[in-house]
Amino acid sequence: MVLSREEVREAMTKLVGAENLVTDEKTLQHSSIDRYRKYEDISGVFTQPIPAAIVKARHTDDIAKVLQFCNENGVNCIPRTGNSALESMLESVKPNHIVLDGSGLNKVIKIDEYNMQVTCEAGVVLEDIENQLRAKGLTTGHSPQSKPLAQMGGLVATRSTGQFSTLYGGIEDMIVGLEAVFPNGEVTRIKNIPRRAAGPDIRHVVVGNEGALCYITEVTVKIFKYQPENHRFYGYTLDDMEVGFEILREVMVAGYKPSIARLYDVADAAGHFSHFQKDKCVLIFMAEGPAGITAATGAGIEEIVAKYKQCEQVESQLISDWFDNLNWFPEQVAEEREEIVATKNMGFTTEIAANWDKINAIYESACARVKAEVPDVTWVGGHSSHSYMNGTNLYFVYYYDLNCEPTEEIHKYHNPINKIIVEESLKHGGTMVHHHGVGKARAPWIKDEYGSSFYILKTLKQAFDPNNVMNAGNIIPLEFLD
Ligand SMILES: Cc1cc2nc3c(=O)[nH]c(=O)nc-3n(C[C@H](O)[C@H](O)[C@H](O)COP(=O)(O)OP(=O)(O)OC[C@H]3O[C@@H](n4cnc5c(N)ncnc54)[C@H](O)[C@@H]3O)c2cc1C
Repeated sequence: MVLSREEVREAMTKLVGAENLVTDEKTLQHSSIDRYRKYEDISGVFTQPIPAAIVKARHTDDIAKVLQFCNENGVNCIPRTGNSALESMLESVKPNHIVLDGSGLNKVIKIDEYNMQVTCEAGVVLEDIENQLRAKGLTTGHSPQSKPLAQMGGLVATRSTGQFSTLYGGIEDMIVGLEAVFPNGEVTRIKNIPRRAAGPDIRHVVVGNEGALCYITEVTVKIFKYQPENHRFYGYTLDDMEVGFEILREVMVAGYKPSIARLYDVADAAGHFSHFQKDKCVLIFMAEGPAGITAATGAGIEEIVAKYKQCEQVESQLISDWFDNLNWFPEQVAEEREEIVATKNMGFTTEIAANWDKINAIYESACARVKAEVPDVTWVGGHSSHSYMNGTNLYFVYYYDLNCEPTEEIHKYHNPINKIIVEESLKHGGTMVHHHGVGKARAPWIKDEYGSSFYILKTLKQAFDPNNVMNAGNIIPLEFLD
């Protein structure tokens, strides 16, 4: 039996106190979705189940009590910290759910400069801890564009990656240890050590769980020396993406580790670099670290790029200025909303990854299909922003005119485009998700994504969340658990 909204609220009041419950209808409506449905949000139309309450956690104990109640009473719980999700992760597929908000768990517990690690509660905003570290000449090395919005719990829960990932890796490479609470109320801690070979790496049960297995309450990540005086930026224009991918590959295979390695196609570059792009693709690198390493990395990149005559170097200051203004603060989110209302045109992104020998084919086929199959698309393009020894990601960007009711936007434009990109990546052997997470939007393809290893994923879900109360439908649709 599903508990009524009143019963859920009553129970939560008993567990955490009325002062930690939000029940005003407007806030609840906005908390029924994330940015996947930003047009519905902007239009004030809400089609998804509205939470019974937002529950503000103040301690790990609150989380344990609330999860245990949800587990015993079949109440769907949506964990939330920074609220910057993009992939329908904060929607509920079941009614009368709660949003369990950890943004009040915002203490930096310890900056350990000797062991080079920092421990934070889940609700610490990345920008805040990064600013504290930089003041001490340190950095997490993690810099997603949502750095001013996203919080440590959400960053780990989504397996996020940042703009310097080519050097520092994704959050999964930074995580040292953590604390997480499971739906039966079990509080678990994975200790902070440099490495261990005592069985499977259980951190990876938690990292990327998207709130579908457990609630992360505390995170310890590595820290690094911050040496901006050694930063070097390199920018080039070039004619085509295929050559750009080849250059990226050569830089990676040669063993260089630039912190940034990015390749923009003509359409995407026009939005970022109109002041120098001249209808061309744009290739960008940044080197950082100790002076000797940055000099060697820069020299290596210049040597490789020089072999490609179509590449024309641009002033490095242009790249460093552009980079300084790339992150999204709440003001940028507000500006975007105004622009959508004014222009009736809206943009979204879908990020995938594949091996070097497949990436250009995915880029070409997905762009061609989006242009041919979806109406009102004003442009589609993208960039590669995270490279590895064996391949790279592609961040598709697409804009369309909104010739529909707010409730139709998802079905007419966003989902069909997403579907094309997912299909093309999977068809070529790539992954359908590089860093934003699966959410509910990409969950229908999860069996294709995992193949025979879906068995492992499904077993984890059934073992840790047998009543499916942790963000039900996220990553694995309900019908795949039957
Ligand atoms: C403008 C913009 C730019 C972005 N740029 C990047 C980027 O460069 N790189 C990148 O990786 N992502 C990016 N994102 C996506 C988003 O910021 C990340 O997914 C981020 O990691 C989400 O963190 P959050 O704290 O906002 O999580 P939320 O939005 O609160 O939640 C995200 C997911 O994690 C779960 N969750 C949240 N907290 C917890 C917890 N404590 N325990 C368990 N589960 C939890 C939720 O249930 C949900 O499924 C961007 C988003 C925006 C809006």
